[in-house]
Amino acid sequence: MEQKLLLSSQLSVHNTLCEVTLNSAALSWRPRGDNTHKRAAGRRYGPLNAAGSQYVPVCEIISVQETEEDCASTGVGKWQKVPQTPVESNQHAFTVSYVERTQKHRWRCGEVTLHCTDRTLCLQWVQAIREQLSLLTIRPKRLLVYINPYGGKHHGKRIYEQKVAPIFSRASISTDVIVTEWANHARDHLKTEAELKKYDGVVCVGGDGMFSEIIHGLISRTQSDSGVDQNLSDETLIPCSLRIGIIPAGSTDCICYATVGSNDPVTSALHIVVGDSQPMDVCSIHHNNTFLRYSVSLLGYGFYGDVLTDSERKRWMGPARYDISGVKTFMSHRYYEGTITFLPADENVGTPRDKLPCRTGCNICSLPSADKQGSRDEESVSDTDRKGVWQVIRGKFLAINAACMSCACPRSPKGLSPSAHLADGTVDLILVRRCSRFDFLRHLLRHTNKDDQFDYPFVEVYRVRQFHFTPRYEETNSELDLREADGSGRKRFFSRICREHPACNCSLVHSSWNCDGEILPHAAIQVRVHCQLIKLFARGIEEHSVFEEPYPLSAI
Ligand SMILES: CCCCCCCCCCCCC/C=C/[C@@H](O)[C@H](COP(=O)(O)O)NC(=O)CCCCC
Ligand SMILES: Nc1ncnc2c1ncn2[C@@H]1O[C@H](COP(=O)(O)OP(=O)(O)O)[C@@H](O)[C@H]1O
Ligand SMILES: [Ca+2]
Repeated sequence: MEQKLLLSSQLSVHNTLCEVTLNSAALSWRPRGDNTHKRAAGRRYGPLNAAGSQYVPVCEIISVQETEEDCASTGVGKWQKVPQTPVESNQHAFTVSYVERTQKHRWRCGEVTLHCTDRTLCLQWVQAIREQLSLLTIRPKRLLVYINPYGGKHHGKRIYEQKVAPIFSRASISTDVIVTEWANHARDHLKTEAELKKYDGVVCVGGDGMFSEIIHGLISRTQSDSGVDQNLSDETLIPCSLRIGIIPAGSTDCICYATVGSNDPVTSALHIVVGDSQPMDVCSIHHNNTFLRYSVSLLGYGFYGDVLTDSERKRWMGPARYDISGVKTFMSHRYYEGTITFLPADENVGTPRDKLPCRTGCNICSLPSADKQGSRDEESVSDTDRKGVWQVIRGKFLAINAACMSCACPRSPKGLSPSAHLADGTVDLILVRRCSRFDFLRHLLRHTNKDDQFDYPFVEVYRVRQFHFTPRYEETNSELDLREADGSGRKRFFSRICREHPACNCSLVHSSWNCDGEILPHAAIQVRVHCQLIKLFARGIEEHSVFEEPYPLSAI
């Protein structure tokens, strides 16, 4: 569709006189009299549109500023005096900052300076572009930022101050910043104190554990404000209205990586600035109608639970703790016996063995909820129709993993479940049955390359909407329930080697759940997916490569 022209002038870009136009979709420029459709002014700033002009989509403009006299911009963040050329001898100019795509889904802040013959024209351009930006009401203006100073390599504060705050200020976003002083500081502040009405979003600087604090605070606050009791496992939860931004500064940063495509703080800051919105599923975890936790990425019992438990004792090592604990846990080769019951997802949402990953604008995540959840009543399904009927699996497992999203991260670029969806209302249940150490190693190594980690007889994978897990000792013999009351009246669990078979590593030992990087000491749990309960300042992973046009050319 042809866009209405808002402003058009002859301005100089990088020493070349250009026809510059602004419409509601894009700012574009091309050298005067250039009909080659190929050559554009100076260096290439962005892609070429159908008319052969360089352009920046309005929705990817970060800001526009009148350029200081005698100064011209020559690169991101570097302002220096440059020699005068005839065409730029008049120093009235404005600089447009915009999103520039680089490799591996990373975004940068690009800049282009346009020189005008007089100041009135310059101000007219600045005003026209600002007016267009002001129409982008999805962009946040005021954010509440929580920084975990102890996440990852303890660089959270520095990352925010040096890389993120300057971008927010350039985009005229105001912020209230809280550097957390203790674990769960951010969660409790959001739950009870924060004046959420003042903000357009919440940003966390840290890893998956910090993100987990934020969602616990926001979801609990939203439910209590609406009178919803999150202890009731079949309650319909109210979606959170505020979007959440993640500035990665943790050890794994899987939630950021799987929703943006990289763990780069500048990229995340730019997704926040342009006001992206990515809905996301959340799993609620209960034990006997008591709410335990929420999870959005990995919920892992056995291998990943044991890695986490061991790694918490090595926190001083930073992110390397996971590698050491990973090897140690792998060597221990413990397996766990129990029963998993699950409610399979409708076939409309595909299967974990699909080869189509969830990407920006994913068709499966965009299905109406009724199509995702199946239109049939569970009761009315015949026994032969397995859909909508709870299934039961018993066995001895090295790992029981539930991935609500791909869980892609730098250690595993395609993730634990490469085709899992961010917002389809399902979780991929991956059961790794007892097998030899060698086979388990082959399965684990496939998380790091392109081979299919599910293509083994000891691995089963199901796309489900709910599941329950009960360890064998809780099912069969209450004496083997290793709970003890601690001083606070809560239950505590202890791992213990089977007394009858001290050397066998057998099924009476129990593990803990790794819940988005936090230890959940209960073994028996009930899990249910809440479709699109939260929203992130993200857009999912973009399909196109850096050199492809991100927008349909006809729209520019
Ligand atoms: C012996 C060879 C092992 C090779 C294993 C490679 C598989 C890696 C898959 C990683 C999936 C990670 C899923 C994400 C989990 C995070 O939520 C959690 C906490 O993150 P953060 O708060 O940022 O620290 N991270 C982990 O549980 C680390 C798991 C590492 C396992 C080696
Ligand atoms: N100020 C603080 N002091 C100690 N722990 C904190 C603080 N703020 C947050 N935490 C906790 O730190 C843990 C790890 O945080 P996270 O940001 O995920 O880093 P990492 O990825 O290194 O695990 C989380 O459990 C979080 O609740
Ligand atoms: Ca999902």
